[in-house]
Amino acid sequence: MNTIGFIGAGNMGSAILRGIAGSDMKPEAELFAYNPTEAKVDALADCGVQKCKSAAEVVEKSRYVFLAIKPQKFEEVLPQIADAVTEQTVLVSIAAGIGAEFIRKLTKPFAKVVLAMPNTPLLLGEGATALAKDDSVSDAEFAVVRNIFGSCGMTAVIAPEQMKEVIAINGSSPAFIYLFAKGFLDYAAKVGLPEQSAKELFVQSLIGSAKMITDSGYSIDELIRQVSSPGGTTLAGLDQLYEGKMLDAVQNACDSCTKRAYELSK
Ligand SMILES: NC(=O)C1=CN([C@@H]2O[C@H](COP(=O)(O)OP(=O)(O)OC[C@H]3O[C@@H](n4cnc5c(N)ncnc54)[C@H](OP(=O)(O)O)[C@@H]3O)[C@@H](O)[C@H]2O)C=CC1
Ligand SMILES: O=C(O)[C@@H]1CCC=N1
Repeated sequence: MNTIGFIGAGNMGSAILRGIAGSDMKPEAELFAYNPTEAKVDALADCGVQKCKSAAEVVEKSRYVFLAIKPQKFEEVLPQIADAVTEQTVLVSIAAGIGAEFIRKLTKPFAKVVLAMPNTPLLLGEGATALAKDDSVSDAEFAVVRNIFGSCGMTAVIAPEQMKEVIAINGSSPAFIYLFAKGFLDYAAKVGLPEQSAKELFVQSLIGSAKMITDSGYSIDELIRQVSSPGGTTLAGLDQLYEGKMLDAVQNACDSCTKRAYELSK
């Protein structure tokens, strides 16, 4: 039985907890959580989450401890758990910008740390999590953490020094994609298409396009060409997107995301 604790049960902490609870991993896991607003942990009772009275209690009861608090909270919370951290504890940080050395500085010099960057679709078992292995953790411990995230989506292992850059790609990108979707649905409403049908058609187009990228074997440029009939509607629309510098806007969004991660980094 793995003991898995959460310090913070906000958007991401509760998404991971719900993801674990809905996965094959649940029978093998005992789940704990502490959150100042207790109602957030109470809301997870149906997932079998046991409520703790403090962050330190989570660490005392759990081998794998997820730090699911805002980066700005680390300086306040880590000293509260330092005494409870042992050679067995594996601290899993999902916070943007926070590094392993900073976590050790505020807990124990020997603390085992895994850095992870998940995303909210984990809630539905469709997450994408980037993970970096620190020398402090064994292969077996890292495999357990990877399994936890893998139970609710795909995982990819990357270098620790790329954990800030990856945030734009999978951590924040769902918000960028939702905004893109909003643009299409706003247009459907403007021209009077039935809301539900438009939503279903667009969302299936998103899913189908994603599958074409992963499974068709064609490059993205080729896939764009296949949709773009000469003199047709797609090229007319693409002209507007190029004129509106959509690709520059995406690059700028990703650059700003990374820049903010460096600002938050310790
Ligand atoms: N949201 C996302 O899509 C993603 C977020 N992340 C990372 O996840 C982390 C959490 O983000 P997110 O879940 O969105 O933020 P939320 O604000 O939703 O959650 C943070 C939680 O931390 C709790 N908290 C505050 N102080 C303490 C404390 N002293 N001890 C324990 N818990 C505390 C808050 O409780 P209360 O409300 O009671 O103050 C809140 O529920 C961040 O570091 C972020 O970078 C990573 C990937 C994706
Ligand atoms: O916005 C944030 O800072 C967090 C990290 C990635 C997604 N949400």
